[in-house]
Amino acid sequence: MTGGTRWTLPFRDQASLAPCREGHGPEASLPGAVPPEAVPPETVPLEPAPLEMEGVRFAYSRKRPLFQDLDFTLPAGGVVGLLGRNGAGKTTLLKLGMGLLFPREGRVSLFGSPAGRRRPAILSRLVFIPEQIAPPPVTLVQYFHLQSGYYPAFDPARAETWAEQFEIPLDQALPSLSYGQQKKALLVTALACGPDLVILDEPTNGLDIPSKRVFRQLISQATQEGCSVVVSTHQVQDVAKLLDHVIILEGGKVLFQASRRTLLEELELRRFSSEEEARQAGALAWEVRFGVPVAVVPRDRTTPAGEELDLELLFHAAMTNPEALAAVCPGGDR
Ligand SMILES: Nc1ncnc2c1ncn2[C@@H]1O[C@H](COP(=O)(O)OP(=O)(O)OP(=O)(O)O)[C@@H](O)[C@H]1O
Repeated sequence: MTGGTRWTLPFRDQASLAPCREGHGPEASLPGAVPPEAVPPETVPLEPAPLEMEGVRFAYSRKRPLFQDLDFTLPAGGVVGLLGRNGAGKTTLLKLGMGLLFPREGRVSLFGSPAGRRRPAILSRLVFIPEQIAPPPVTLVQYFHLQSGYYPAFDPARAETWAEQFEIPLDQALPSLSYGQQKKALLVTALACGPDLVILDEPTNGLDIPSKRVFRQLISQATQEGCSVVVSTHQVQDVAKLLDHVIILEGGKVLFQASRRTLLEELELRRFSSEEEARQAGALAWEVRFGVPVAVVPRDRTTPAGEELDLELLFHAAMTNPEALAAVCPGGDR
């Protein structure tokens, strides 16, 4: 190999995050339990995807449709990073998913139920924190109390512990807190609701460095408890270590998607002595860092995996070289 140092992707192990499903968890091996292989596959109840869209057409104005025929499935469990350029439609997609906007055509479902119906039983399973927030004029403790009315699983003790970890005052009116404190207040409240699905739009905007760490710990804990999380963000470095799946939206469609495992298996980041050398190694995207060309390349399986791949270069590869990227990550786990 002529290239220099190599990186592996910074993701966690997907398998450790998969929630146990009926018939496949530890209970399946208890005395008297039916062994999984004895259960005909058609009788195993399958939980519908947390969020699913099929053939969605949506436009804010007749002249410029945003989504023409969008198919989108949010994988259950773990953290999904939803990436896309400014105006690609990430926020719109999330609002469609929550039934806050309605498609002109197509189907949008939340846990198998039409999103537009906004059934209370479904809404009590999800929380959403938008990028622009406007908390009500109450203290955090009062806000906990308000939310517990909508979310039967709300856990006030956890909420208070997490508020302490984030150093948010419990007795100050939410609108008088700083923007970062407000975001953290909404986050701890959301996670204490015991949701099955957490939808976050630019969650780390306004968070200081220690808070970003606490944020990652809380999200990680939620996914270990079986929660599905979708994070729409441009701050990819803040969430890179959390992501189990990446979805890139472009031109009104899912341009690319892959699990961390696929990315780990198929791609790596390498330093080269020249851009020409990077090109010859099949670079899908590259940039010069501290004077050294760094490129995303198909993984060379004859050598040990090296350092981490950053999502900015992966995004760049998807934007500039989508066909070559799709050829390396076939099907993109779609
Ligand atoms: N209420 C609205 N009325 C008309 N057009 C809108 C409205 N909201 C969004 N748009 C347009 O829809 C497109 C997608 O917007 P959206 O906010 O979903 O993108 P985004 O991917 O979240 O962008 P960003 O990364 O900048 O937050 C943009 O062109 C935007 O101008």
